[in-house]
Amino acid sequence: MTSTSNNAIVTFEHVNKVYGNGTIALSDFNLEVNEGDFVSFLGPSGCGKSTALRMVAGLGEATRGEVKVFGQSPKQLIKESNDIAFVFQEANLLPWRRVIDNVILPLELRGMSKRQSKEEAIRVLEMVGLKDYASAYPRELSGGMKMRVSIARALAAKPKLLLMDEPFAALDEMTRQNLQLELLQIWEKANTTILFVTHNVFEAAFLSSKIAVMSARPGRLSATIDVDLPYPRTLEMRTDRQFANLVKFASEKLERSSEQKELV
Ligand SMILES: Nc1ncnc2c1ncn2[C@@H]1O[C@H](COP(=O)(O)OP(=O)(O)OP(=O)(O)O)[C@@H](O)[C@H]1O
Repeated sequence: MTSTSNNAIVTFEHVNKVYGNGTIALSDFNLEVNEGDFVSFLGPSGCGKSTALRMVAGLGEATRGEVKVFGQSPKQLIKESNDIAFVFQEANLLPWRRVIDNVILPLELRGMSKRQSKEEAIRVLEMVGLKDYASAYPRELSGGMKMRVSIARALAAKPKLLLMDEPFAALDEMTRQNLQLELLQIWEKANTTILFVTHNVFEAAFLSSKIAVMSARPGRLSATIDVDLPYPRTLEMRTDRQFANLVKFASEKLERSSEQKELV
């Protein structure tokens, strides 16, 4: 039995995931995420990062072992509460609805009154710097702005846990860097815990308080790195020696975990 710390809000205990076609996506995967953490899953393509994240959202169950969120099964939790929100690589906005109506939609579906859901939508659009675009249609927005709407929509229900699966992968480098900074500001303001999937070492190092390095498939946790760069993080930090050392350290862990797989 694995002992969990008091404020662990997500736990993976000896999790195995075998898909119907026999693909072993995760093997004896163990991890604890504490309240307020910004944890990145960092690993090579196909190592099971999305599989692990989706399980936290109740999308797919462990073949063996257990995933718990706030001490409960994610499937149960997602039915009963708004504590978990998911942001995908694509913004997935409804093109025929204005920005504000895209953000309002999940609130309305949960039965919130029109007036209150509008207030909430404006609050989160302000948080992501898009209040002035509330009446615009998605086609009038850039890729980065669409992603900010998607983040706002996820934050509208004040989730305690925000799950993000490579949300910036499709964006150009400048937009990606700006959104990384904005996301950190939002994380602080929204007082939430973030689980973030990436295969980009720089992104993981810049954003995270903790990096979970995964081995090549079947994904195992090969290392956890506590990132001791202070918050708030700034773009200038990316040129610091401390940041360079961290990226080097994480890259080496990543390489080593891939080599270990090849030796198996
Ligand atoms: N529904 C599914 N059925 C069968 N195999 C699947 C399914 N979903 C994922 N896989 C396989 O499981 C493994 C892990 O996939 P997953 O998407 O979790 O990896 P990932 O680390 O997120 O990859 P990437 O970085 O490329 O997005 C891969 O080999 C993938 O092909």
